[in-house]
Amino acid sequence: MAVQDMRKVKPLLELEDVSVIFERRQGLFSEPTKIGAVVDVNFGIYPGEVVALVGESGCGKTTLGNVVTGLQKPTHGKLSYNGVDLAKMNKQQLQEFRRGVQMVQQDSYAALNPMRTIYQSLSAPILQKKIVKKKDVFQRVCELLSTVELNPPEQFLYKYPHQLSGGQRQRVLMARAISLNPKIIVADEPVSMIDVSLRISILNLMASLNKKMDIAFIYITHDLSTAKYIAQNGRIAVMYLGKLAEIGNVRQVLANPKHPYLQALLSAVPVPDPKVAKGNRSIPLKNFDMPSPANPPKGCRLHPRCPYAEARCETVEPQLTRVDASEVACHRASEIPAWNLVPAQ
Ligand SMILES: Nc1ncnc2c1ncn2[C@@H]1O[C@H](COP(=O)(O)OP(=O)(O)OP(=O)(O)O)[C@@H](O)[C@H]1O
Repeated sequence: MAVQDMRKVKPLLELEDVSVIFERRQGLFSEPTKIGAVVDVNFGIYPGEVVALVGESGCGKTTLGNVVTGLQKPTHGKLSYNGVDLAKMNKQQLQEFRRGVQMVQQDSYAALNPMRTIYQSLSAPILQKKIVKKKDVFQRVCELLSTVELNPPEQFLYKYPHQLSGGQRQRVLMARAISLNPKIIVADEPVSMIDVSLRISILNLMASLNKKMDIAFIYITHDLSTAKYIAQNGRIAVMYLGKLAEIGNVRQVLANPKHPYLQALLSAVPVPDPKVAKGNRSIPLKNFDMPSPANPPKGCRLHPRCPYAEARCETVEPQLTRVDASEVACHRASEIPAWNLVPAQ
């Protein structure tokens, strides 16, 4: 769905001022350290769209994904599905939410019960949620395996997870996620543990499920190239230290990144063509280490690393504001030079 069309549609799922603060104790009697894994995030997911959620390790992507699936309760803020606040849902609405929002994990081996065959793993949720009549479950499981391109299904039904390759197990996880006819799938680094040669086929499978079944995807990754590939017509949301730094249409944002952090991430991506690489301006962050979310910098969280930081960045926290095609949390977003200054020859 194009970004301009989305403004006319209500989000399927919405996060309003959502924060997740973990408490970690060093010793039994020590004061707990508060870790702001997700801080004041506002974000909506529209029917059938693809959003790539990107950022460095530890920036809060998985925690945000867990909030969306209901696995992690926000410490503050509100999560609504179909316009209803999750905290106020009745039993039936809660069941609808649990069916409607599914997750595909990074580690397919850990996500599947090693003692169960693929048929047992896929039939259990269908039986439990009474998706089809008992006599049709076998047929449904075969259809699911075909949909995720595990053909012929009979070859996979009675295998155990360890008898499948990483890519095949990831397809089984996709089959399990779609078995309940979800509206949203959160895929957390689904290709990072499988062979590079197989990654593209799993990304293509997700793209085809998005198109054919109109399932919205939140694709969590630290890899900008796969984010660009999967969210071709969708949005990208860039996280930094628990907060959204920039969000917008993936093509427009990556062609004209506004936030210095995204510019730095992009300039760190190796470019095989020297002509193209020459055209990209390098944005050196002042240091490589992300500060601890237990003690985030005041003002703009990037300011100690940002080459454009000025006095107000040290004290005033920037809010997401529209600048051209993106929403950007940077005081200087409209002033700093474009990332791709020199046109490639
Ligand atoms: N259960 C928890 N208890 C305490 N701290 C946690 C917990 N889960 C996550 N954190 C902390 O919250 C921050 C965000 O973690 P999260 O896993 O969401 O980041 P991420 O961007 O998904 O990282 P990665 O890509 O490495 O998985 C990290 O500092 C992490 O150590």
